[in-house]
Amino acid sequence: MKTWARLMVLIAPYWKSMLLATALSFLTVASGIGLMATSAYLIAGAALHPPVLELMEAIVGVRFFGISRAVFRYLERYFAHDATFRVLSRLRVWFYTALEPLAPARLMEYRSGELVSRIVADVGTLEQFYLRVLAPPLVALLVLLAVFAFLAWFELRLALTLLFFFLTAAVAVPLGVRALSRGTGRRMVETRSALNAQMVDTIQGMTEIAAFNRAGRQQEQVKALSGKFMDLQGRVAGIRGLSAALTGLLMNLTMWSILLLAIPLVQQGKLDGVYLAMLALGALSSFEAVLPLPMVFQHLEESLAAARRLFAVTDAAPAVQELPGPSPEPRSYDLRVSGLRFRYAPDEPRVLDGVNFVLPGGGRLAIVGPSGAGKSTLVNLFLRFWDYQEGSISLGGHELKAFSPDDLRRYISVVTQHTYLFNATVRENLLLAQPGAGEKELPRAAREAQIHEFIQSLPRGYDTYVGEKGYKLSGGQCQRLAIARALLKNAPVLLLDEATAGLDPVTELEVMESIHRLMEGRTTLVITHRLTGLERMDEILVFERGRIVERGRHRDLLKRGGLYRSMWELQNPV
Ligand SMILES: Nc1ncnc2c1ncn2[C@@H]1O[C@H](COP(=O)(O)OP(=O)(O)OP(=O)(O)O)[C@@H](O)[C@H]1O
Repeated sequence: MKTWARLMVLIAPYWKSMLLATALSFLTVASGIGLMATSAYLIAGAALHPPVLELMEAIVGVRFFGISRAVFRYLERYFAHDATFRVLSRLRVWFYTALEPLAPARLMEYRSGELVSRIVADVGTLEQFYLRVLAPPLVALLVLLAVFAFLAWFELRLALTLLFFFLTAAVAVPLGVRALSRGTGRRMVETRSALNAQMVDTIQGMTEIAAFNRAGRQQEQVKALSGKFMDLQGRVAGIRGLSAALTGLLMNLTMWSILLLAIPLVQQGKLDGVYLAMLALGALSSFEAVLPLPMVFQHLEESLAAARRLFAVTDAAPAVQELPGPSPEPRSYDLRVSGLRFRYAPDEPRVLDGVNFVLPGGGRLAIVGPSGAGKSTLVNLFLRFWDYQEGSISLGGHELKAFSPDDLRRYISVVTQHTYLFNATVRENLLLAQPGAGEKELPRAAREAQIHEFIQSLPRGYDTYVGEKGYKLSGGQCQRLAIARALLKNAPVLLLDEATAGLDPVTELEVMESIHRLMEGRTTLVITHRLTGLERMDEILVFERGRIVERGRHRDLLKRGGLYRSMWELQNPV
């Protein structure tokens, strides 16, 4: 389907409000014409000094149109903006709903600033699709028909004169503007997006930029993009000015032409002179409907460019396919992996190559190995962020692909090295794991994660804000909150991916203690570089280049003298 047609489908639910706003917009312009025409008639009539009673109709007309114009304008703005904001809100929800299944696999292709730009600026750009693209031509057409009929009632030639100038201003000028501004709308949308992405990148990397003394270079990049954006804006402003001048010229030419045609009619006695100003000024004010038209193509181009960018994201197929029907109910929580092979993309090398293991329900399994061996990839597959190409992974006897990702994730808690804490209170961050948790559950989980005392020492306890990404907390405190979250979620399977990485040895030992409490009674898979606390594991798998090269318990692996042993010796020099 064409982009504009898809856009129409998205805004279709609000067609009634839009139609009403369009009708009100027409009535506003019509009242303006009526006001101008009756005023001109009144002044011309009054100049002849008739009895006041004869002018009563015109006086009432001026009052009526003066008031109706204001009322219609208010109502038109009210309904048009109401419809527009509803459309915007619908678009944002639609875009966000479409994004969710794409996370994280498909969204990695975009810079975070780029996505923010799409959801904020591109959706915002679509605000003008109805207001500045769809409504103005419709209103102009209605006004033209009404004024043409009115003038034709006096004299057809007057109506045809209006038709000529009106169409020149409404069709030829916009086409000229389109020719001059072709591609500008698209380039503006793209440049604005690049600028936004660059700004977000700059703000996120502020510390690194300062540390490496690269502020100057970053500023240059932002300046270059801003300059480009300003040039484009300048170009649009120039074209807008030119089109306004041309429309103004055509508007005045219309008035002159009508006067030139009508004056002889008055002289020939075919037209009462009192109507002269009324006809000329009425025709002049009908151009109010033409004024927004020259920029219609520019706004259309911008809207279509923004819509295409949104559709490009939402059209991406999710990395995992959901089977129809309900997800199975696992009878137990053992994880079985057999013949597992996986690559992130068809043209990329295999990251996992023939992996087999069984993690019995309630058991503890550790995966260790050098960087890039494929350990975290396994977590990505367990959570169905990606789907594997060959082999099988099953939970409680059911293939993972049979579960919907949402259902599957209900059975799994994850604690990773990069705990994301929202810029919210401690309480809100904890409730993420179990929104219904009450006043007893939160402190219980926090106590088990050994973070309760610390939270209570904060100025506002559980209602203290943790700052963006929890910047007000230390690494160990963030990890403890992540453990408390996992305790609250109370899922039967636990995935720990480098949960203590980056902590100092003392904090690591303390956090490990909390982790061991978390593991109790849960099927646990631990991924780690650091070979500490692995004596408690039922089995350890040593990964190298996507394969299991050694497996066994801690002691056996040390005795074997292979990769595990050398990793151990590196980390524990004598
Ligand atoms: N989203 C991705 N797209 C493409 N390739 C990826 C992606 N994520 C990881 N890889 C590649 O897959 C391989 C395995 O990465 P993975 O993160 O699983 O290793 P790891 O053993 O967990 O390493 P580390 O211990 O350093 O975290 C690496 O070569 C990495 O470059």
